[in-house]
Amino acid sequence: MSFLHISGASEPAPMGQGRVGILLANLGTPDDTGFSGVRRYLSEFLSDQRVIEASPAVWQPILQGVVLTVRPRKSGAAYRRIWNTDRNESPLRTWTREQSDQLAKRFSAENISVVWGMRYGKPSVAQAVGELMTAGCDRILFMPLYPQYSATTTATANDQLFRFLMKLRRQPAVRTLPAFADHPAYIRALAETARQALSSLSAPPQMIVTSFHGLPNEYVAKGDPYRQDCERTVAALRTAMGMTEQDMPLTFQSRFGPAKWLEPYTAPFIAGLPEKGVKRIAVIMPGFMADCIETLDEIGNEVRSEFLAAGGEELTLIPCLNGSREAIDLLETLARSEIQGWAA
Ligand SMILES: C=CC1=C(C)c2cc3[nH]c(cc4nc(cc5[nH]c(cc1n2)c(C)c5CCC(=O)O)C(CCC(=O)O)=C4C)c(C)c3C=C
Ligand SMILES: [Fe+2]
Ligand SMILES: [Fe+2]
Repeated sequence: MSFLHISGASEPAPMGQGRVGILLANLGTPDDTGFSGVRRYLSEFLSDQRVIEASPAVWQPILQGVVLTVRPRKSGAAYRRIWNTDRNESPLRTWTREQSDQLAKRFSAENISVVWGMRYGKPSVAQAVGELMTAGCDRILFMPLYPQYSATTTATANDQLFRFLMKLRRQPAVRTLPAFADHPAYIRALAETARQALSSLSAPPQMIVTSFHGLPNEYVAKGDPYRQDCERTVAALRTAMGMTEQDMPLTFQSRFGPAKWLEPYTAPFIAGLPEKGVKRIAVIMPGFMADCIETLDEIGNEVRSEFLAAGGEELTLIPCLNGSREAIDLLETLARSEIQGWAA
């Protein structure tokens, strides 16, 4: 007997006993920094029609012919600058695994398994669900690690889960974690992380710039609630930290391609601050649950050098929640709330 239509699947531990499993899902990242590793990752990512909505007949020739011949070299160099050389892996992978391992400790006494998977690349969502089922979990909480909802992130992660479930004869019950843009536990974790990062400075920064991953305006116009979610996060964080719109502005980074994306764009916004007399700033990137190429390289290297070249004096990069106690407290709070009725 097999619980899968697909061949080669291992036999599961007994299901049907109500065992709960938790799957942390993040974006994905290349396996190495070489041209072909980065190309493989970008090809899978940028072929997702949730991410690039243009017709594949138009987009695929551009992607395969232009983007994937140029971009892997540039992105590979950026990944090399931020690579976790101790483990020979991308920071996004290190932190996602760490979050999963730490969360697993919080649930071990309750016989609840915690695993992690990636929307693109390895370990895949399918592998992670398979792991939980093999351990006998028939109730799965799927947690896309995106505080703000976007079809390009949350929905495509959920799609990937359900695509796998479509192949199963015997499916587990599943719940998916909603976005948590202004959940008090999330805002508390952000505020505490910011306070810790700023506590060692000789003087407080003049401004804390918030920077979220951008999104094409067109997607928002079609109904993606991402911008509103980012605004809710920033409003709640300002309140928690006693700050205003002026000293905690909202910006969007990581624009890709020629279309108009959400504004203001982080890089020119920050490069324009020194001429207004703002020379010591901190940057917080609340949309990223883990440090990655976008936070460590785009902001930590590229935007920092533009700011310094424009006359800026100090840019403090506030780390993402990563493997901090605050991060794990947040994940535990969210998970416990979602598994109510499944586990005590
Ligand atoms: C049209 C292109 C892209 C959309 C839309 C998009 C949305 C989006 N992405 C994240 C989170 C992350 N993106 C990351 C990297 C990354 N993003 C794009 C493009 C789009 N993202 C590219 C091409 C890349 C690869 C890096 C590069 O070549 O510049 C990452 C980091 C991955 C890592 O390995 O470190 C994250 C995280 C969100 C939250 C989002 C929509 C809101
Ligand atoms: Fe992205
Ligand atoms: Fe980027």
